[in-house]
Amino acid sequence: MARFAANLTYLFTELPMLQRFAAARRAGFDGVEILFPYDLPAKELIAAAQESSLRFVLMNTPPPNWAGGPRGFAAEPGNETRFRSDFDRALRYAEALQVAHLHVMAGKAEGPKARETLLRNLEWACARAPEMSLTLEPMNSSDMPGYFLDSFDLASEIIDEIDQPNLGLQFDVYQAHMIHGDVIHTWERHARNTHHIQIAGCPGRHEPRAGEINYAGFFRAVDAAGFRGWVGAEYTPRTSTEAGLRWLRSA
Ligand SMILES: O=C(O)C(=O)[C@@H](O)CO
Ligand SMILES: [Mg+2]
Repeated sequence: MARFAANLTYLFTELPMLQRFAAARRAGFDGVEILFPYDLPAKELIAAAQESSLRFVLMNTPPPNWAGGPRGFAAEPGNETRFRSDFDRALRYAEALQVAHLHVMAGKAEGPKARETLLRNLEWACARAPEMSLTLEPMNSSDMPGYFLDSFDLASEIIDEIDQPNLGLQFDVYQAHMIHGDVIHTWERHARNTHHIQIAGCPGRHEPRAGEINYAGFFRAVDAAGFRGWVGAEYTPRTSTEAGLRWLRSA
């Protein structure tokens, strides 16, 4: 049975960040994700997670500008030095928070040089952080035009090529549906590489279990594959966060 984490960048946004932890615990989550926690002191985040007995499950490597901008740059040729210093900063943060997974964002790039750059940066990062689970997440081109990792096959190919136990796939079901359509077959092809799952409904990226994605079938396939990791709820509530949590109570 999977364990659920609330993505606090998307959920409980009715509250200031530090109060979202207690709300997530009250709602029944066991863990939390924050996309880019860098603007908040790690000490305060650690205290908030500890007070609510929540595990920090996931955070992302920083965008080029701490406060925003394109998502990552691990595949951008010419930015290797910056990638390494930013990765070290993200790693210090991730280690302080004791996160389960650090999502390494590829950024916008294309072509063989970008692929080579991503491979070299990931090889370096895997050796630099042997105890940290690093994840790659393909993004659909409607939400993230030009993002280098635009298919699950490409992400798995890169993971297989690097072949390190601390590099795996972040299987976002919404992204899989948007990119490939057939979530269950996509899962069956890539379950062996998956370290972390995220969920949302489609269309609209709202609550899971409504819309086009067959979540009951997906979770049966997840159980059949023996996945024992975390599932992050990464969606925009249709109304309030609380009003949309029926799916969690019946999970
Ligand atoms: O957009 C998604 O899906 C994610 O998981 C984010 O990590 C991208 O920032
Ligand atoms: Mg995601």
